[in-house]
Amino acid sequence: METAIEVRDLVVRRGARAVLDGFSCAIPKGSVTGLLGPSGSGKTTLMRAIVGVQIVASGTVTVLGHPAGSAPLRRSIGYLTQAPSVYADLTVAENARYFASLYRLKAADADAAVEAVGLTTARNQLVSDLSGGQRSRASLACAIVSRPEVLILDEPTVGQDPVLRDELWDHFRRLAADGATVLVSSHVMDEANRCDRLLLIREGVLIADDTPAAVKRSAGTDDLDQAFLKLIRQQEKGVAA
Ligand SMILES: Nc1ncnc2c1ncn2[C@@H]1O[C@H](COP(=O)(O)OP(=O)(O)OP(=O)(O)O)[C@@H](O)[C@H]1O
Repeated sequence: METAIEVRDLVVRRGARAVLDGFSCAIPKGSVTGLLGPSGSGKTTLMRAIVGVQIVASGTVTVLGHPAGSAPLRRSIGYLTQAPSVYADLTVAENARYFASLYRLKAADADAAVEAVGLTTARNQLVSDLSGGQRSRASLACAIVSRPEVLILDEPTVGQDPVLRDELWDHFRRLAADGATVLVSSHVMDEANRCDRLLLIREGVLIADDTPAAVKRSAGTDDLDQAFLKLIRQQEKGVAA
């Protein structure tokens, strides 16, 4: 399968510590890849490196054949950060239309993105009047409006109810089926089961890179939570040995 994102021997230091310590992975094109790991394990840092906004100490990050952050990628990557990045004094529809206009897209494209995130009924509300979960979805609408080839989503379903989470995952799967490469960080294991592949990261080190089924099989359990706990304990033993 063709690789969309290739990370090789990546070292990122934040403060005095190596937050990513010789991290390598290859993310296939047209897939949904889940990035999982405990809080502080380096997920956001890896996503920032892929988007090209993170200073790296060494190693390489290549996206669609170009160095991360380089000019040819500007229109090809959508990035949803954990902090919603929408204008509070504009409505949902105005925000989406503004982002659409940056890509010379039409109002109808913006409206489609608003619908995809389930905000059609709130489309004329100011972002400042939205709930936290709605604000995050408004931000997601702006990240997907240009239909980027690579979509980097940092915990896109936090604060969403189960029905909405399910719909958002259906949407991610549709985007991948249309050829997009979607990298999603999550803490929720039932979401991990919906990914084509999983990257499990702990303290800046990759401890699993496989399909959900293979991760479960290698841990000898049907439960991803249990599988991850097992892998983390195995890694701890390996580090201690
Ligand atoms: N600006 C910063 N300066 C120094 N250290 C930082 C900075 N930002 C993050 N870190 C540290 O880098 C490590 C990895 O952080 P990162 O945000 O990548 O983790 P994460 O896996 O995304 O966590 P979460 O699931 O809580 O969002 C953490 O130990 C964090 O304290």
